[in-house]
Amino acid sequence: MIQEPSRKYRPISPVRLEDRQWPSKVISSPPTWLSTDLRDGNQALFEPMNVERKVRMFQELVRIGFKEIEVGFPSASQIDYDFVRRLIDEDLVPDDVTLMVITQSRTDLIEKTVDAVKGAHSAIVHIYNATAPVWREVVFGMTVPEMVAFIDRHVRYVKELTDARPETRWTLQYSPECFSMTELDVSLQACQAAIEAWGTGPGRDIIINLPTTVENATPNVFADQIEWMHRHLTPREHVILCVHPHNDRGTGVAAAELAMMAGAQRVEGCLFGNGERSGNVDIVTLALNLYTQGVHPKLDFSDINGIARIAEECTGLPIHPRHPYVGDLVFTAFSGSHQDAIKKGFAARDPNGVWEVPYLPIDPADIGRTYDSLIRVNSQSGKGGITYLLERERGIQMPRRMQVEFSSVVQQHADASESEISGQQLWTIFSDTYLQTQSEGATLVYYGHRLDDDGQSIELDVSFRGQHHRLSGNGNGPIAAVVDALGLPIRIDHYEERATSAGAQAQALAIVEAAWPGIAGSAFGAGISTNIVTASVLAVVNAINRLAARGCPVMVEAQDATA
Ligand SMILES: CC(=O)SCCNC(=O)CCNC(=O)[C@H](O)C(C)(C)COP(=O)(O)OP(=O)(O)OC[C@H]1O[C@@H](n2cnc3c(N)ncnc32)[C@H](O)[C@@H]1OP(=O)(O)O
Ligand SMILES: CC(C)C(=O)C(=O)O
Repeated sequence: MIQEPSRKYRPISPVRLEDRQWPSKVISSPPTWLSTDLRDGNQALFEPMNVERKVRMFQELVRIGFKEIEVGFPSASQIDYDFVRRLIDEDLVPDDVTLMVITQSRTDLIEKTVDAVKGAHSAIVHIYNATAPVWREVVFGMTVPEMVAFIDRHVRYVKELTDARPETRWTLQYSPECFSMTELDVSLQACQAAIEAWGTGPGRDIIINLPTTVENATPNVFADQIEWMHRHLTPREHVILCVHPHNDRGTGVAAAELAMMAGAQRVEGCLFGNGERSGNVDIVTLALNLYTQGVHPKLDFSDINGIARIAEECTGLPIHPRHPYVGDLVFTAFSGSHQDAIKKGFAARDPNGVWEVPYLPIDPADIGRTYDSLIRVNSQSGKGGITYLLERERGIQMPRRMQVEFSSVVQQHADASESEISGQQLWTIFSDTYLQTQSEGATLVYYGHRLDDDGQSIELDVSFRGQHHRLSGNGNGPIAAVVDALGLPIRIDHYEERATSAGAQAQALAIVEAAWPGIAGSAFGAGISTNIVTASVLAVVNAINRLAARGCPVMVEAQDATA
């Protein structure tokens, strides 16, 4: 990079529009959408689509709900020509869908283009020429009046050819290519030339399409340009004002949104932002942005993953994992505070109410995504996400202090592995920590018990250091009886038990917090069994083993009845 970029790059001149109206406008209805996946998107691929892939993409675009689809540049490519003919000859175009075909403003190309859509019930012929100073001077060698005459001549030629085929309902689309780099009065002259040559008026609309062929300014500048054109084009009521934003500065979506506020009625773009260089504007993002404002975009993205896979297959280009709405990671929270807020948001949510789950701008279910991968665990995760996953996948609910303790165990694993912890790994860590406890050389192993009918006297079979022990104890309940049987000076600070699943074979999860006053603080242990008492005994034994791992003596030998 150079030290003084101002020597090399010029800033854009702002538009003089002191009374601009667009900043206070709100988009309350969707624009007419035009998909250019099969034209601008296709011309930007390593390997442009063949006819089969184009048909597949076309059918998907129709299914999504596009009513206007730019299907190709038939005068430039035989594949495009054959594809358009196949759509028409095989009657693949629904009655409410209009094909658009593009051509440069050259008579030979216009002829072939109009010919390509012969027999279509309706068609848009799209012609363009670049209007910006560098193109006028360097590419075409034309003055502005010469350019205006050039547009007039070619639009009249389209009119002549299309008038001769009244079986098709024709619309003209004219684009001053590089509009955002063109002086506004020159753009206006170019567009008015097309409007007049087409005979625009009642029953004969024209589409004026204003592109940021190369995005070159902040979106507010584009919005000013659009509002200026919106005010000056005439007869405005017969002009469908359209925008065609590219994304060179990464602000294609913003440019399109502000342009709609400034008067654009139609937007051209591609699925997931495919297209030349940094892409055309992403129609999916635009549409779902509208949806999250409560405005139905009239495009159906309820199966966004399915659409993404078809787009990837047809274009050969992968979608970035962080691409808005569709990326594999956009409904995933790794960081602890986000996980915590999302978990609480889901718990507090009224399924019939307004969507207010923190950090999630849209309900993933509305676009066919599930909550499965919503919360994932890595070294940045806190107890919120960890407990959410364990609860969702295993029905495990932990008391708060145990959540805090367990999250630090998980953090150690995540730090050590330097990778994400899967749901299965999380369960293994939980199981190793609380259910299958071991303390080196001194693990108490539970074998069975017999509880008296009154639930207050127990006989307990355990082994310790390879020796079997039958212990007996009493208490005001099974837990107290077990503690008594073991003969240990422990205190049970917390006990809870709940089913981890429903039905007759439901498993009970018991959680115990046992403290060994003066030696080791407290430790949690858990037990799972279809029998509630067994689960509780296991929980006590596991808590004791965790205390033993911290150095507490496990004194079963003292109580040994039958060794
Ligand atoms: C911004 C966009 O995305 S616009 C769409 C761009 N897409 C494409 O260009 C893909 C399809 N195009 C093509 O395959 C070719 O350009 C073809 C087949 C249409 C024409 O090919 P060629 O006849 O070889 O012309 P070539 O591509 O070199 O174009 C250059 C000529 O077209 C002229 N030209 C360029 N754009 C236009 C236009 N919009 N209207 C009229 N003439 C134009 C140039 O001035 C140049 O003329 P010159 O030869 O008299 O100097
Ligand atoms: C032909 C025009 C609309 C175009 O594709 C562009 O300017 O990007």
